[in-house]
Amino acid sequence: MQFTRINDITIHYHVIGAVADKPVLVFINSLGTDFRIWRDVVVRLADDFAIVLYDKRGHGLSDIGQVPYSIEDHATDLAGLLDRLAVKRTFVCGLSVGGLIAQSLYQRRPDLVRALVLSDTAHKIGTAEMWDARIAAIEAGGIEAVADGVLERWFTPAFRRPENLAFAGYRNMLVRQPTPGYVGTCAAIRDADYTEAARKIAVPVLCVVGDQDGSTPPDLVRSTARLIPGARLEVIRDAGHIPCVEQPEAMTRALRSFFDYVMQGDPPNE
Ligand SMILES: O=C(O)CC1=CCC(=O)O1
Repeated sequence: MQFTRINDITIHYHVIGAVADKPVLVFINSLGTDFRIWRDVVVRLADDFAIVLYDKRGHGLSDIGQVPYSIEDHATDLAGLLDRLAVKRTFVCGLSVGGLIAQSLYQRRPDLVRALVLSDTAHKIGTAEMWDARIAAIEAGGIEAVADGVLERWFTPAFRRPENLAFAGYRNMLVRQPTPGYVGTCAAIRDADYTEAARKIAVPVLCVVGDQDGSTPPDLVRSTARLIPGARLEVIRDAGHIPCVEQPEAMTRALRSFFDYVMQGDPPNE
């Protein structure tokens, strides 16, 4: 297990492979999850990429710190982690709020970003009213109070079968996140709008979305892809909001084909 101190926060992270020897790929997880969600994709890519995983502040084994947060707080943590690891220019794959963090990282530190994968995310997610209602519900009843609704948007009915142990496990992951970290990140999402920033992205971008994503539905992700010059869009079949969990094979295929396309037109990482 690896821990480091960034911006007065202890960050839990994991590096697979040598960042000096292979193209580097960093994954940023979504609201209410930790970096274990990437496992089934990571095992498929680990021969070809050095992979950086981490728990954003307020999630997993990382510290909570001061709440509420901004997306920029999360992006500054990630920039600090990449600097600490001497990663210069990386493929960045962010899921949901992780995609907002990826967009913020690009805005603040474009030198760190070789290409972006924006999975089940948007230039803006939800409305202030929606996030304030979720925060109020959690303050009254904990994450448990919103968990069933969240899980319906995360996963397809096929995955939500009661006998599916993975479904039970991911429910545990959601309800066991620290409440202040979860609520603090809801506030960060509420306050984030990358509409103008999206129009200025000048690195290759792949937008990915599950065809049954109930949180950032395909039409929203499609409209984000249209804002970003040259962005590609890939719809993953039979997946909800977290295709890396529900359809890791298809997600890996989408990532590989995009990375191959980027690397063909791009000199190797220094
Ligand atoms: O929790 C949800 O509804 C889905 C989600 C929105 C932002 C994020 O990271 O997850």
